[in-house]
Amino acid sequence: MKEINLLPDNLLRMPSVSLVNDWYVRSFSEILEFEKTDVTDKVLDRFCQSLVKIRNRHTDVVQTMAQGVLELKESHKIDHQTENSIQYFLDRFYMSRISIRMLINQHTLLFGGQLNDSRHVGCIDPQCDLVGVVKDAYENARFLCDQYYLASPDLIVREHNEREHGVPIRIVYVPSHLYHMLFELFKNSMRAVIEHHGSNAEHHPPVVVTIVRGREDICVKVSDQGGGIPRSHTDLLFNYMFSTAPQPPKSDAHTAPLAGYGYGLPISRLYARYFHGDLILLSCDGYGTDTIIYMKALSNEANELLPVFNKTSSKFYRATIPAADWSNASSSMGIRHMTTTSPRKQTVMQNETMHAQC
Ligand SMILES: Nc1ncnc2c1ncn2[C@@H]1O[C@H](COP(=O)(O)OP(=O)(O)OP(=O)(O)O)[C@@H](O)[C@H]1O
Repeated sequence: MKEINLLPDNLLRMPSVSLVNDWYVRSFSEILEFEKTDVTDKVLDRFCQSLVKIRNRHTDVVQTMAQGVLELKESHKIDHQTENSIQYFLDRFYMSRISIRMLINQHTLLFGGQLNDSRHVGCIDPQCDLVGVVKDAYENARFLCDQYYLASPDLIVREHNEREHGVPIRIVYVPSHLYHMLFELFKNSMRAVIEHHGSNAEHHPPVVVTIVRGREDICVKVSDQGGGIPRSHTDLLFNYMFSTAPQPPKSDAHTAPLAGYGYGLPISRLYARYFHGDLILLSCDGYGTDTIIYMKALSNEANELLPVFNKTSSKFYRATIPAADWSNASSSMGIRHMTTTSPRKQTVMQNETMHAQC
């Protein structure tokens, strides 16, 4: 909440941003109420109910914040400094949201009497079946893809367990986080494949997923032959608001517009980084794209990564961007965000993007 106040003034004044701010103020004061009360069973019950209420209140934070940034872009010219601050802030803000929601979910699952699967510890699965999550995410993305394009690429899954050959790979993980990342990647790959080959094509090359367990890392690589991404775009892929999908319609009533914000990759990367993993993308323009999700193979290395609010972080919002000290600025500097190059609609395909699984 302190960091929200460091955002550029004109962004803070946007209606959607102040709405998000109000939600945090309200939720924080509701939680503080419990500091003054004695801990009894009744109070603990009420605490659980409050958490559920707060979780529901904050369901649309990502879309609403995105809407706020859109409002700013439409009403003001945004310089590099502001854009950098927004990118920096959103990474930290959404990461802390992932963490808070994880805590709320753990608490309500463990103490709210909703748990029905004994293997899970709250939302953590100590034996997470990676192939199962891959197939689940693929099926749901394929459903959306079929609805849109009346076609979808097949899936091939390969598994390589370097530690125990032939044994299915299982890890301690939050399946909903992995599902979120894979669902985003499948939607991107499917859209690329169908757009590149045409929905009427006789054959669409399959999306190939390779799951590998090494000594340190577990990698899930999603490979497509969707025509790839030009190198001039690659610097922008993890920028919030960078999308080649049509801009979502503007909503007056602060209801969340469906999707197409360009949040799929940056938020998925946060999910990966949250447990000290990562998400990277490699592309061959004209051919296809490989996206790799890295996860820590050893659960004791996979503790949560959180933004810290301190002097360094506050300084970032006031830092000036140094002047270029190389001859030509990168060609990507000239590319605008929210470019619309595709006439095909993908709103439904992206429909579930913003609803963070946890
Ligand atoms: N596998 C891929 N092949 C080709 N282009 C891709 C691929 N993955 C991502 N992209 C490009 O990167 C852009 C940003 O992707 P991202 O998932 O962040 O947002 P989006 O899919 O456009 O919107 P949403 O917020 O709904 O996910 C896409 O619009 C697309 O141009």
